[in-house]
Amino acid sequence: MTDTRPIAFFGEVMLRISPPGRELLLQTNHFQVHVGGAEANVATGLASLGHATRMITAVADNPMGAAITRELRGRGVDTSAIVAEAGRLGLYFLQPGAGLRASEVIYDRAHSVFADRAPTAWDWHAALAGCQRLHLSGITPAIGPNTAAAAIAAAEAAGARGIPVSFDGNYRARLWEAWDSDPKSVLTQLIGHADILFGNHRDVSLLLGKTFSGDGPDRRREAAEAAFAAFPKLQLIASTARHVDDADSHRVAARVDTRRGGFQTPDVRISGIVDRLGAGDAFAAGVLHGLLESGDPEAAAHSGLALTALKHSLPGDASLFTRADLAAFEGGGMDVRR
Ligand SMILES: Nc1ncnc2c1ncn2[C@@H]1O[C@H](COP(=O)(O)OP(=O)(O)O)[C@@H](O)[C@H]1O
Ligand SMILES: O=C(O)C(=O)C[C@H](O)[C@H](O)COP(=O)(O)O
Repeated sequence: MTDTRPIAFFGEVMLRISPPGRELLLQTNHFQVHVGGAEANVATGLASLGHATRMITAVADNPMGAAITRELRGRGVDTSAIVAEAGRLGLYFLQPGAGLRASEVIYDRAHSVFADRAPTAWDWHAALAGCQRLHLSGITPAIGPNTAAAAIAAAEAAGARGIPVSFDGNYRARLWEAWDSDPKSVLTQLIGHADILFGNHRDVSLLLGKTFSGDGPDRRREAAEAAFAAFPKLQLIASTARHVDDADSHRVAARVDTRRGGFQTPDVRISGIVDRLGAGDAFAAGVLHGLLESGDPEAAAHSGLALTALKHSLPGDASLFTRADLAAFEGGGMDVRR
């Protein structure tokens, strides 16, 4: 039977501001606003598939913060562990790519309510009560020293309660480079608590200070084995393998490694990409969904691939797809459903 207890997510939720279509940020005189943030995206993806989720975050005590909480509640996420405090809300600007022009993200999140909150102010006991899992990402500890300490405290609080932790690498160079950070040390502490890691050979290289020279699936397997050896709690590593033809067309495969072996799906070609931000988060939601439903790593790779592929068709950061959408994708066929 599926576990109905909530999965908790700790991370910053922001407003994402982007130009319509393929305009440049400073060319447009219209902006589109979406609610974004890696952990909230995974929470939304899972809530849309009917799983119980709880967001732990801090937003500004103003109408923008209230709008974020309302939006997450509307998506079916439990917002009882969201605190609203005086200060500013984090923003980020996205200039979507087109053709051979890559997408660009500009963060405007320094000194947000979330970034500046004292690490000791979070109430992990209340926030984690009754949860089956805590999901974290490498973005939260990259924001600054307060959130790095808070992420470690969250993982420790989960560990002390026997709550498993999943961790998405989500390396964000621009955040780590903005302060006197030590990503290797912080990420090593966090991943030490995790049973599931969303990440690839690049994440493992950063953690272990070692490069993996092979190619394709072999390199991913070698990195996974090195990570399993270094992190005794780790049981499953999931990653996407993406070949970027241009901003509008990618080929994506899903891979899952366990201590027993690896499984990689064939590539799917995704053309006419509408919005690729949040595709990694949709993958994480799809994998967690597959694991919750069947516990089978291969099934999890397939549902991860399906959800990430579908996400590329949807504007905004989060996957809003239902079980019916997943079933229709897996059933193939592009005729109008009527
Ligand atoms: N410089 C880096 N150092 C360590 N890991 C990285 C680096 N760049 C990317 N990664 C990792 O590679 C993985 C895949 O990233 P990416 O190709 O952006 O896929 P997605 O957008 O689907 O998450 C992520 O887990 C990320 O943490
Ligand atoms: O960068 C951040 O801090 C964010 O949280 C913004 C976005 O929501 C995620 O970056 C999306 O992540 P991907 O699924 O890897 O595309």
